[in-house]
Amino acid sequence: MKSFIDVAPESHFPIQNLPYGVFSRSGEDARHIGVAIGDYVLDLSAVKDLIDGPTISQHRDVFDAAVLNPLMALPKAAWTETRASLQKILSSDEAVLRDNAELRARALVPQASVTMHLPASIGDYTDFYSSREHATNLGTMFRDASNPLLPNWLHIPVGYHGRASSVIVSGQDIRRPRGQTRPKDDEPPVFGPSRLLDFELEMAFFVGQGNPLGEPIPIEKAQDHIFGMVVMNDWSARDIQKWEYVPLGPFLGKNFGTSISPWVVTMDALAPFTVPNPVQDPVPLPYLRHEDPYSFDINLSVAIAPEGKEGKVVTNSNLKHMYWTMKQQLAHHTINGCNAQPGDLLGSGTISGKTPDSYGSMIELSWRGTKEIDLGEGEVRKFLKDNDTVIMSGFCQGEGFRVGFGECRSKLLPALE
Ligand SMILES: O=C(O)/C=C/C(=O)CC(=O)CC(=O)O
Ligand SMILES: [Ca+2]
Ligand SMILES: [Mg+2]
Repeated sequence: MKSFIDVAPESHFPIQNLPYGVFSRSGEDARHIGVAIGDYVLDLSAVKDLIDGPTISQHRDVFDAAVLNPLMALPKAAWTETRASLQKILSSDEAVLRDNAELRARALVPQASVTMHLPASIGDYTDFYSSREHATNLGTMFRDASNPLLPNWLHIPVGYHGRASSVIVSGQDIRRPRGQTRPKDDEPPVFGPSRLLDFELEMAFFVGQGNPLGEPIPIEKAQDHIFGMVVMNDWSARDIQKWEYVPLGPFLGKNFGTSISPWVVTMDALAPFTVPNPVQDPVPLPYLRHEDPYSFDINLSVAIAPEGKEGKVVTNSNLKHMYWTMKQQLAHHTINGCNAQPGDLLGSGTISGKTPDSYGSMIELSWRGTKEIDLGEGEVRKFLKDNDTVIMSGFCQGEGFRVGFGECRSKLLPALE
């Protein structure tokens, strides 16, 4: 499969990918849905008449929306038909766009000239805790090194409800939060800027079609409700978190901001990179069981760039390390009748591998501040400094091409005075 548009082998956006995003043209407010192809965005409102299939042809108005929610709300068949149509339109042996200069000028926009926006209106955001290595590392540091996993962890995809209003798109800055902490266990709490500001390397999926309140999504149907994935940074103020989290879980230590990459990579694009699921022992309860593989080989990295300097990679991880699958997360989330809705964002939890160079947060990389993380040029960190930029990225390696996510990048601004 090849496009008439030149795509470099290391590009994240070949014709095998075609992730969805929401963009506006330079100097314009209007938001459009597009797919990334090489260095361009294809504006779907400009080519919607060419998108064909028995389901999608009844719903082409979804391509005029300013968010992906209407497309997400359609049955999975509509997503697959859209992808097949777009691959055809962009292919090197299809003339309809290739040989129409007027349409190309209207529909293909250089990515360098657009502003990206949040891809969906996110009604709800939930964050799981599905990496065994991450849960083990935090349990070891904070609770009981001899028994780090809590008793529920191997039975339930543990999670918490996050805050949708503060999810931001890559490129937007984030401000260091202020809050209440208790630096010394035998002294009263104090108020001020968080001093232990961390990233969490995560991925997240967008829910497609939802479920009515009271009717769970069975695990056999879960994949029909998973639209696609992004890379996510669940910014975490460890000192605020530590003081506030007992017994109800994360609150102000997490809800000041969560960054996501702008391009939503579809599950159809990720399908060739499926790998076997981790062995789960004990075997989970029947509502969480599935045999088909739904784990993905996605290379992930995080770089930190101090102000005015190049980014230095501080960790390399992979989504395939996760213990609980996205199907299990969605089946669990809805098993009590909770209704998921199109555009809901469900985070994986921090993605840590087994080795210290694959840990997904600074609290693990610096082992609670006992080790320095080397950024080169004399720069070291235990936690983030003001004006550091955190750059996350991910891609699947195919034969001669990459299916990638682009970047999730945000700069940490100083706290308010
Ligand atoms: O184990 C803890 O006390 C805290 C865990 C987290 O902060 C992680 C959380 O947000 C879920 C995750 O990213 O895995
Ligand atoms: Ca998290
Ligand atoms: Mg967060």
